[in-house]
Amino acid sequence: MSEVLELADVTVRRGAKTILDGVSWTVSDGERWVVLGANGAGKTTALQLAAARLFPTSGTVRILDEELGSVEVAELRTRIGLASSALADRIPGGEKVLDVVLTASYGVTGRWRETYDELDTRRARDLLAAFGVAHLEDRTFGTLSEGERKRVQISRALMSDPELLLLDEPAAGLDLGGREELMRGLGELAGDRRSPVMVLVTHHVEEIPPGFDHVLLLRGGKVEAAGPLEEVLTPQHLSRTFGLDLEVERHRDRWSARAAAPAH
Ligand SMILES: Nc1ncnc2c1ncn2[C@@H]1O[C@H](COP(=O)(O)OP(=O)(O)OP(=O)(O)O)[C@@H](O)[C@H]1O
Repeated sequence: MSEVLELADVTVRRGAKTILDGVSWTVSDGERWVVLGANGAGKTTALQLAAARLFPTSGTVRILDEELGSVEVAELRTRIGLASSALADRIPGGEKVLDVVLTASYGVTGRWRETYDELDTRRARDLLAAFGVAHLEDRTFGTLSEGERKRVQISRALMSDPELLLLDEPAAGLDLGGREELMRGLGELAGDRRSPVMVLVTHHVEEIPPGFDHVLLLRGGKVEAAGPLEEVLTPQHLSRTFGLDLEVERHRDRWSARAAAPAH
């Protein structure tokens, strides 16, 4: 099994603030990871490193057999699919949904003079269909609901057939129906052996899609625990990660957590 992502003793500092502190984390081929942690734990920063959009202050980051700092990042980024609210904010509201997905093949937002062949158009339509938003292809991105936008963004992130798919809080802001619909779509993607390696950042264990098999727990910029979900997602680890006493339950292929009842 080869390594797709490898962080070795990585530290990220901004001014006096240490955002990630000695983080080591390895993601291998075929794995689906969830990154969990409280607000400010460093999840988005870890994902930015994995997306080749940020360099570590110290330590090494290897992505798809390339080391950050000694590789042309523009080329490396074409092999990585990223969906995040920061990227979504850069999509022009007036852009047609089909174009939002299509332009990903060129790593740009905003359709302008590029030409797309029929194969690209078919692939974009298939991806929108896989996430249940094919009927929206002629709508403009700015008119979509939050849930529809998330699904279009994931279709966009998959358009360039990436080897690594990174999703930053894909269920944030969705209502219950929207969240469950997204969990189903991501679960199908996770269960497909042809899918890329996936890393999904979230605050909530309820947002772990079926088929995800590993978890990285971050607390205050440090790794609290990392490894297979069944071993790592224990009440002890989760309580330490979020700094409160938690109960954790698994129901079939989904998880839930709540504050533990006070002892009498
Ligand atoms: N450029 C910066 N300068 C100073 N501090 C920063 C900078 N970027 C991020 N931080 C801080 O680093 C910490 C980690 O940020 P990060 O966005 O990675 O956390 P997160 O786990 O994704 O948080 P959230 O769940 O709230 O999105 C936060 O306290 C944040 O304020």
